[in-house]
Amino acid sequence: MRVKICGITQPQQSIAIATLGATALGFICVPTSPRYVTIEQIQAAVAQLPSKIDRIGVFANTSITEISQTVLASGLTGVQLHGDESAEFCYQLRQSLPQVEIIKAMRVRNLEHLQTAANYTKFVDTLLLDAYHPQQLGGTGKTLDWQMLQEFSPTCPWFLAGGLTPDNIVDALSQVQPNGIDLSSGVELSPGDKDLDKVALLFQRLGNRK
Ligand SMILES: O=C(O)c1ccccc1NCC(=O)[C@H](O)[C@H](O)COP(=O)(O)O
Repeated sequence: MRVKICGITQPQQSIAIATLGATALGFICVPTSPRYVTIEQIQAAVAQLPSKIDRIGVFANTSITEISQTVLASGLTGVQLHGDESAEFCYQLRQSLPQVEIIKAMRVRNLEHLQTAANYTKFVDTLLLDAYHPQQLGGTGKTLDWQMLQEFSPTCPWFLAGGLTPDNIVDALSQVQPNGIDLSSGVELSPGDKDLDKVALLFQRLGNRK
């Protein structure tokens, strides 16, 4: 299973988290986020990473030109679209960045909203389901209704996100079977400062699901 730890801001933490078992690291390229990092900070954080670790830039309602410039300058291997991007936008981004993984995040409000995920599966590599929050785009610590997701079975791989922690991960994975999980505030001391003890505990609790 893929494990993405999102909202990395410090180079030494990126190495430590990869060593503990993360398969992907996420970098927040949304200027209003307390976890925002510049291209230079991403470059520093990925410089020593093994090539097998995915480096995902998280964007929200950013232009294709700006996303492409950031990806090329910072060596990102994937882009996570966390705003209100349309399926058409995902298709256009794919034309600009054919080698880059495109992850469309859905901030799920209800079952009907979940059904719109099907509109994206032809144009993206991966979906990510996150909790809806009226004021914040992500990193909210809010959980989804996992029971509602039990029937969710898109035609592309998907990540479960939203309020996951070392304490609830086993319960979450007993109810849903995503291809990957994504955690941010549940393994943090403060926004952007990861708690390496909590990350270690996460991998311990994941056991052989890793
Ligand atoms: O984390 C942020 O600050 C953020 C800001 C703007 C857009 C997206 C953002 N995070 C996206 C993520 O992938 C988080 O990991 C995801 O929302 C889960 O966060 P959490 O509930 O804290 O585990």
